Amino acid sequence: MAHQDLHELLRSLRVWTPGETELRPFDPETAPPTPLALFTSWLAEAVAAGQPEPHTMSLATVDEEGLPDARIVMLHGADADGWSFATHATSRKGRALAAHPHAALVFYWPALGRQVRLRGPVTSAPSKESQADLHARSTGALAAALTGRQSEELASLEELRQTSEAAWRRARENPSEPSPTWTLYRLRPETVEFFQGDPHRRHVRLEYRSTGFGWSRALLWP
Ligand SMILES: Cc1cc2nc3c(=O)[nH]c(=O)nc-3n(C[C@H](O)[C@H](O)[C@H](O)COP(=O)(O)O)c2cc1C
Repeated sequence: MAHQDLHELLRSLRVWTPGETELRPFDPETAPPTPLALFTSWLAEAVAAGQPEPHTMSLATVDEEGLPDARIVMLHGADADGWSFATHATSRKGRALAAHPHAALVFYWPALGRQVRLRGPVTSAPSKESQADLHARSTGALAAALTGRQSEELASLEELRQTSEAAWRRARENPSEPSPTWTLYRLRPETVEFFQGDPHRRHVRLEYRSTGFGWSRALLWP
């Protein structure tokens, strides 16, 4: 596609159009006292609204050299201990988290015009818990973890196919085979921002800030 076509295409695309886009209003006065409670109801509403894959999120990290990176991962859980996701400790993100155990998570649910952003320190769960979390998931998830070598340079797709096929066989034959580098991480948020889009661009942004004992809340200009 020519450069000009791309710019024209981009200008023709819309996010929210007044009079056309219907987004439900969000009254921050009615928000619950904890971000976990609001997140739980927003996720349920995203599922009910038919948002595809609402449990996927961007994970942003800072690497050994202080440079940022981001990618999509799946949310494995959220509770008082934090929002959890899993990956290989030896992957790029795993190495970044070892160097800088802080991260940001971003959810975007376009069906509702909603975004949720979290920032905070990240800890890794003990190996036993990480393996139990993996073994509670699908055969495909275990096969992917057993394939391993995530983020290493791959010589050919044929090598991937052979390794993956062998990993699928092992996952089917031994559903509790460990994947030693597979690690469950928890981000314990210090701030959680809820963004409700508005067709007139009067987006509502509510930020929860951890006080150490509970949460304070503030509105932010959009
Ligand atoms: C929808 C979706 C879900 C994904 N979920 C995960 C996940 O839960 N864990 C994971 O390690 N990679 C997941 N990935 C792959 C990552 O985005 C990324 O390509 C991979 O983890 C390597 O990232 P890294 O090189 O920054 O470590 C997912 C990708 C997509 C598109």
